[in-house]
Amino acid sequence: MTRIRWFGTNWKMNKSPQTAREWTTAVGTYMAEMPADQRLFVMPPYPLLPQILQDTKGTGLIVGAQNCHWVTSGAFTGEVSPQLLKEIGAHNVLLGHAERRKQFGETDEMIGRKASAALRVGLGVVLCIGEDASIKDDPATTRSFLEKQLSIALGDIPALAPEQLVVAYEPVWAIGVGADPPAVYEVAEQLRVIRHVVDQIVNEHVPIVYGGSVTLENGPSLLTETVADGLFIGRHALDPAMFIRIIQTALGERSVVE
Ligand SMILES: O=C[C@H](O)COP(=O)(O)O
Repeated sequence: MTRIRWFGTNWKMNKSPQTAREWTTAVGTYMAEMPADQRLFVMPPYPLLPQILQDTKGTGLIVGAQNCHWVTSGAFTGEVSPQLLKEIGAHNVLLGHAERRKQFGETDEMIGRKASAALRVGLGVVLCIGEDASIKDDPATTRSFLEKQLSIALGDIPALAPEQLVVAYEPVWAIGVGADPPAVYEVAEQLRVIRHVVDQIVNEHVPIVYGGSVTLENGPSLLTETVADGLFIGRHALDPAMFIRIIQTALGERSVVE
């Protein structure tokens, strides 16, 4: 069976309609020649979703939101329902990102409700999990922490369609400017643990991607020396040329030095 490779990016609170269009144009050109065993996804800020869905129609780019509520409609000022995302044509939604957990107080239980609601309306879900620096050097604690995040988030999900769920392992200590760049040996074991736990919870094959300070330099080893099915890239994928270079280099189609 062909192994599908996943490459995604979360734009966070970045980009304008203009720079978003430059990005989708460049990535669309790459995707026109892209092998069928690759999946690319992008999570722009909400207001850019309609434009990007329109501009990338037919390219195969998976376009998703960065968050959603678990309720279909109602008095939830500032929130967006999974139903509305589905109706405007979004393909998936990012849930449980470390920044949502830390800055906006999202709990495992909330993320579980969101995952259940999003999957039930037919959206794909990219579920983020990851430990913070305080436990990273304690393998047993990290293992049970990741198991708990997964079991709560996936505790009430419906039967999955193929490729409907992706798990993103994003250790909190490795995310963003100033973070410790991850060493492969530090994340390889956790990725194995996550693979094992996810396989116990979910019948369908669920791709697992690694995210957190992925660069041109560490992308190849993070992809090929771990059980990761792909890479989830933040700031280094805001430049579309770099996003494509990271993908091609990780797949061995280009070298780091050119
Ligand atoms: O959602 C993406 C991750 O938070 C990774 O961000 P980063 O590559 O800038 O560390």
